[in-house]
Amino acid sequence: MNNLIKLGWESSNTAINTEFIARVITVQKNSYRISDGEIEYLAHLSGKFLNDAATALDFPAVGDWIEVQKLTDEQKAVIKQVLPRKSQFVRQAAGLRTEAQIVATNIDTIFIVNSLNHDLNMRRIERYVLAAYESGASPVIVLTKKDECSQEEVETAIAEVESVAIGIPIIAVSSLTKDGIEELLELLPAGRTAALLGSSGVGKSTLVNTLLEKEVQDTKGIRESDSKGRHTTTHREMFMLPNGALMIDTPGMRELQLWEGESAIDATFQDVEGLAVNCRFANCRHESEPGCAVREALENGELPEGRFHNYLKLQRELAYEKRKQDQKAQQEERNKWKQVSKDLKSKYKRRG
Ligand SMILES: Nc1nc2c(ncn2[C@@H]2O[C@H](COP(=O)(O)OP(=O)(O)OP(=O)(O)O)[C@@H](O)[C@H]2O)c(=O)[nH]1
Ligand SMILES: [Zn+2]
Repeated sequence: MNNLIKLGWESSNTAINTEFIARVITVQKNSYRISDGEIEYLAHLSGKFLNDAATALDFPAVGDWIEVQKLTDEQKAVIKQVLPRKSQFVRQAAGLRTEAQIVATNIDTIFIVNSLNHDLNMRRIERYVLAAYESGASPVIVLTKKDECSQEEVETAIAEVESVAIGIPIIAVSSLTKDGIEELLELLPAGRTAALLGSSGVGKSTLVNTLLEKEVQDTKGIRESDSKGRHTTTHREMFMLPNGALMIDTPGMRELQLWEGESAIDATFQDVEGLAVNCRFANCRHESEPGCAVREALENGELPEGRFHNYLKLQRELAYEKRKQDQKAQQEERNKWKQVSKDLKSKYKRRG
């Protein structure tokens, strides 16, 4: 029981026998690394579980509490069920637009990480805040690289962020000077589970390393031997900070990036989307189409011009981001074919 509390367990439900409870630390291909706070196990899903699971959402994810049967040999376990989640990050799998995936679960606090020195984008912060709320976690806004800004710049930035993130803690930090780190840790007591959201380059890895109090730490590559004595690289996707708080840092969480915005756009601009439903044409661009409900609302003042402007801007941003990703996918596809034709060519050369 005490071991589980260390891992963040906080259920007071005495009907649950905690002897059979563990938490998912890492999701591997067909197995899971789980911990009961004392021992780590390699776990597999029970046959019944596999049989009953209907969608990807039913499968265990990093952060999940699970009911297990511990096997006596080799620190192995069988996962029987996933306990109800208190929060969950869902994303649509790339390419398969209908298949939702769970990125991480049971996160208490989500740190929305932004860099003070460039690219402090209020719309993006709004979207991340929404993503956090959608998941069920509480957001905290972290402004990094404080050392690169004057006190005045920091204050201006905080005031600006405050206007879009009402009632949400905002902390400016520097991983370089450790300024603000203690303040951040106060929001992260032992047993609390946190995760980071933020664009590439804002300083998430550096912040994690600072919180881990390690000078240089590659959190992505912990080497260990598997059962056959080979060295495998497994990445702990959930780990404990020196103060006893738990940090989730998964590739999935990192890839969430801007994409979470797509579902959030509906939530953020429910008013605009709500109006657009009444446009005569389903693909209305709200420019000069007849029967445009959005234009009508703009004209009679129901929808403020500035808000519509932000909506269009966000849509353009998302479209740009999507084009970028599509181009990348196309390039990868081309490279694959290039390789295939190269292989074929060399094969025929050898024959000829
Ligand atoms: N001056 C200053 N630079 C920082 C600070 N934190 C991070 N950096 C620098 O910012 C750059 C990006 O930092 P990372 O920690 O790799 O950023 P990230 O968010 O993990 O990026 P991804 O791994 O791409 O998601 C690195 O060159 C860091 O040295 C800081 O507090 N102050
Ligand atoms: Zn319209």
